[in-house]
Amino acid sequence: MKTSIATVSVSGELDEKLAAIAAAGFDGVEIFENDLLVFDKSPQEVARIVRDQGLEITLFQPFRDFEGMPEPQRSRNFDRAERKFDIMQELGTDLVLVCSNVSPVALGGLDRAAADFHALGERAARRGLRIGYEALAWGRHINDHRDAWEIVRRAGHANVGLILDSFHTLARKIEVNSIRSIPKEKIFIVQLADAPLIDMDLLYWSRHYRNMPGEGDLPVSDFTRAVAATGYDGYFSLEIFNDQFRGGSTRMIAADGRRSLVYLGDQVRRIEPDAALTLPHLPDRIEVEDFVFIEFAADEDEAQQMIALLRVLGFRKVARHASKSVVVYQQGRIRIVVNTESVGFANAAFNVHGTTAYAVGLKVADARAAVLRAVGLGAEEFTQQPGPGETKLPGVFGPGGGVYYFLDHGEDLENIWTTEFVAENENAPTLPAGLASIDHIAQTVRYDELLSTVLFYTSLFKTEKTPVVDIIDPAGVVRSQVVANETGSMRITLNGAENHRTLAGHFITENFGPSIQHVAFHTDDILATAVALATNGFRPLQISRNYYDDIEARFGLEPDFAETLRANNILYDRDEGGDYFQLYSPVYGEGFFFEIVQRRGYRGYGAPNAIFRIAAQKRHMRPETMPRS
Ligand SMILES: O=C(O)c1ccc(O)c(O)c1
Ligand SMILES: [Mg+2]
Repeated sequence: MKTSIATVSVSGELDEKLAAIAAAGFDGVEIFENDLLVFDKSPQEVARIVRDQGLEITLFQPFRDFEGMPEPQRSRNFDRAERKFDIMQELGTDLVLVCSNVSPVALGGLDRAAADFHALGERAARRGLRIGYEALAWGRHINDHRDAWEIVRRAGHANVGLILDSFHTLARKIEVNSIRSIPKEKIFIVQLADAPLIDMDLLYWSRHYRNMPGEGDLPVSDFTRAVAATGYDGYFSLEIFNDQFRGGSTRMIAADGRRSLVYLGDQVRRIEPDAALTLPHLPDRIEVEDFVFIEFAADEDEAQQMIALLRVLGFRKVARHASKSVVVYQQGRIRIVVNTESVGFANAAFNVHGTTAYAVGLKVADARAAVLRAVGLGAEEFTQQPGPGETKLPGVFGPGGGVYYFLDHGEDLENIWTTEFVAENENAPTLPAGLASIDHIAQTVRYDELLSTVLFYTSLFKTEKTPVVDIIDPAGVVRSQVVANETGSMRITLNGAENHRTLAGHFITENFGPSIQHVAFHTDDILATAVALATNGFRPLQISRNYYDDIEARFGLEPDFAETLRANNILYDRDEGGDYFQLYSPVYGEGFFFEIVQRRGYRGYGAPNAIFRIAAQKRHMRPETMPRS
């Protein structure tokens, strides 16, 4: 699969764009005319930079408002085209994208347009160039790839072909199987873009909201399947107009683009076996069976505070590492590892972020396959050398620089708790509280990295993303999206913070980067848990009385029941599936907290309660570090 990306898709000057595109592993690049015009080097010099980066120019674009014009515009268009052909020859590319005419003076008619393209094809052929015709979704007469193909067919010229763009086809919900009957040699290039489903003007939607395949809601893989079924083996080229990307990190966006194409090609190849998509072998998306552990990095002092808290929550120390200062606390299936090593990556993570949940262990069927897939998608392998007698845990860096370890059922990884650790049978001073498993982990990221983070998880793990939900913080909006699997054994909630005055934004700022901000444990009996925790001296986050008056009315709760919830500071929500109960710890440090939930068929995460929870957390936080709204 040959991959390309349009220069318009990433931020920066043309040379920075090209460097990032090459570094991300693309084979080709579409040169957008404006990127060339604002750059103060000649087309020949640009051609040299492109070559030096090991890239190929896949096309030059766009050439607008060409076909079906009355005179004198028609003749002028041919002159204009000759000027563009000069630039193309200087750039060393043979393909120009002509997008369908939007001019109010354009005349319709398939034959008229076909005749114009035939004449343009003749001129292009003299110079060894090719013309690709693309239907814009808002074209004046031509806004459907089926009509554009009919014009190309009638033009009947070897140097005139079709350009397909997933956005234009999918935004208009055009039947993608109409692509299957187009001869592959007449498809000159295929552009790909996704977009979130938003009901708005097509042009505005296209120019501002496109995103990488897999980041939005359009069926880009169905489109790509239909293209692949023709036997097409040319470039797949990203063309992403996105306001966030224009201002984002050039390298991150380029790397995401490449990841999105590898992921897409891999998916399509699995369901369309005749597809001519040559890609290196990638194991399928990884099924996560369970969270095996969450590891905190801390220093000795802060570890003592963390351990005191774990005890109050009903955890018991079950093991310590045979040779390192690493201890394991457990309750139900939940393992919390506390690492106070003064060397290595955990220590580095502590030095940067303070006490932080820097690593997560995931149970998978094949740990090596998980690493292979992650690396194939452009993730960085975690390669800390194990000490003598230690097992090397396969792992990769996740978004924000934390580590995901993979543990499978192989002997060394399955038995790690007994081979590498020494069992401790602590006589815990506190009661177990019925915490059974990890319901979800919540990672806070910068809003402009939310799409990237979602793509990381959905491309690597067999998970689906939910639509974005707005969480209202008294100081701003936090956009929240969930990545989860069918069974619920892996759920990650992602909160994208736009400003640093929200609880999420403050956490990112003070922790010097995105990381896990809370961990939610599941209990089968929230009231029994609340009672045990109270006995242990746990003081839950205090929720306002007004909240309980509201939910009593909103859900028609029995007054006694609402009073029980209030007395225990338990939040309540309900959906079609059932009930949800939430109990929160206060906030530790700069915003980390634990949550305890009980779900009875409920599928969500209590988003309607977030505003009450956040307000309560802000009351708890030290006023000198946490600006109130
Ligand atoms: O928004 C546009 O005008 C535009 C231009 C060229 C393209 O290839 C495209 O898909 C859209
Ligand atoms: Mg396009």
